[in-house]
Amino acid sequence: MAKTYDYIVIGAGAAGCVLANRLSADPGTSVLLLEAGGRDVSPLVHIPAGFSMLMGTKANWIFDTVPQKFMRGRRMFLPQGKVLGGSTAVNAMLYVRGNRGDYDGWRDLGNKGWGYDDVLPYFKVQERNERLAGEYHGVDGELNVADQVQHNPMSNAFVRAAQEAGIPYTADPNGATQEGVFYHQVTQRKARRESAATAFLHPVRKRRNLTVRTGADVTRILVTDKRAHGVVFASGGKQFKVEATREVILSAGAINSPRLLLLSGIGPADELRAIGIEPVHDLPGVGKNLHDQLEVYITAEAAEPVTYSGENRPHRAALHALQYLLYRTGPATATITEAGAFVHSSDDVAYPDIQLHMLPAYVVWKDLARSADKVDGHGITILACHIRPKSRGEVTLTCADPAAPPAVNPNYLSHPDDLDVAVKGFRWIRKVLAAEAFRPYLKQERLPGRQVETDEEIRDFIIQWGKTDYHPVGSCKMGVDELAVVDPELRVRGIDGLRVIDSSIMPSIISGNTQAPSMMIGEKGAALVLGREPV
Ligand SMILES: Cc1cc2nc3c(=O)[nH]c(=O)nc-3n(C[C@H](O)[C@H](O)[C@H](O)COP(=O)(O)OP(=O)(O)OC[C@H]3O[C@@H](n4cnc5c(N)ncnc54)[C@H](O)[C@@H]3O)c2cc1C
Repeated sequence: MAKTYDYIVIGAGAAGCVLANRLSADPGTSVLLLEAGGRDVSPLVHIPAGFSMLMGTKANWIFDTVPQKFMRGRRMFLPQGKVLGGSTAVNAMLYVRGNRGDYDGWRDLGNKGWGYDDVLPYFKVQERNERLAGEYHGVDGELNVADQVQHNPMSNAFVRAAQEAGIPYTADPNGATQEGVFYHQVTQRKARRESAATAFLHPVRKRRNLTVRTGADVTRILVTDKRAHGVVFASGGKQFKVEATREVILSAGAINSPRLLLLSGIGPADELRAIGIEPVHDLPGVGKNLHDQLEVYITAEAAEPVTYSGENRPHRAALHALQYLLYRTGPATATITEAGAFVHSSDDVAYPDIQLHMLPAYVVWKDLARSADKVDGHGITILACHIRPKSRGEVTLTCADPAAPPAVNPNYLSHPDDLDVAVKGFRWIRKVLAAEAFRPYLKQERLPGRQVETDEEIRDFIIQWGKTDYHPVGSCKMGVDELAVVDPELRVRGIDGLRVIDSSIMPSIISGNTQAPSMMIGEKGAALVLGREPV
């Protein structure tokens, strides 16, 4: 006999951990949380600087994109967390919410209840901000949001240089004024990573009505007469079947949520038949509308040996580890991205569409490499990310085998406007690098070098070197149109007892990083499941 629960949540990531917590708050409700990855026991998860060493490990789904048609056929590594906490256990910890306009845009597409004023309370209720309070910030939630323990001198120089370049300073890009240069707040608690698991899951693991299974790879959602009633998962070489009396909730992220719907026969019927899957429900939008933010970067050689370059060499790393263990200070507390900025590509855009990330370290990214390459010597890397791309791609299956990797196609730069904005982003980096504040610290631009100057040369460089910002979203979009996968209450259209609640439901990406919005989606999604009044 299959075990039965009220709710089955698939995926213990940003949204799934919040859901498991909220749905099991009532001791009379049973919840099963299934996570394909393992427990979050590695110190690399919890020591902030460890995240860069997790990329190619078993804590990650190792996804590579298909050849990118508009980027000379390049294939790129697109990591996603596979461990308790999901991508929030392997990410850079930046706490960013986006712009009011993003959510109002969702609402204006017909998604009632998703405007900025509707979602702000859900961000706040989760948040325990160590510095900010008031209209935009919560102080009593489970998710600790902190200032970073230290700022590298290069990050300070960047903040000054950006102001000299005409970018105003903003103390809180998640508050009234997103535009400007700022120091990031991060999801950390006492200099340790605060993931969705440490904030929302571990504190309630002892609840008797909450069962958490790791190493449980869900391969199919069971649907009978258009109602989802259970799932099949593989664990330790065996197959298990579990039933849900109320709902199955899919929170497997922007690649795996559509993948699992497709494997379960929910998706474009013709495409499913073509690979030998009998359609259960024809839903043409599943996997479509995948999009991601592409970024371009410039590296420059430092005049002073003050950056984090080379600090991971064994003898230096040992020193930093000791400092961290004794005092919880030093480079081991760093997320590598300490400062950033939101700017406009032109006066015609209503709110910032470019995000700058300042890395006080010399790095380059090779397409299929499982980590960034450290370059010898000291230097910095500044990235410009186009945060509201118009390019759209898709996640599809190549065959009916659940073990086969999906075909992931973000289709970067397929919309011509995206390359134009990327060029403007590149020019913003150059402008900041040229500012007086950087003069004592920098020798010369290294990549691409000053010979790349015209728009055409910059375009060429972007096509050759552009990289993901690790924010795939949108592949099970919420909406009221034909290609919507879920309705504004996150119910899969046409199937009872099944919702998708994670980053894949974003109809369009928010202007910034995506973990805080994904946790907010988990929070609001839980309220919708429980039929609660808006916060
Ligand atoms: C390297 C990296 C750096 C990033 N940096 C930042 C940052 O600094 N700031 C920021 O805001 N955002 C960042 N992000 C993005 C952010 O972490 C994600 O957008 C967010 O976590 C998405 O939440 P989610 O709930 O949709 O999915 P996830 O958090 O990815 O969770 C999905 C979970 O589902 C599980 N799962 C998938 N398939 C199955 C299955 N079949 N069976 C069982 N379980 C399954 C996965 O293993 C995973 O645990 C980063 C992401 C990455 C990868």
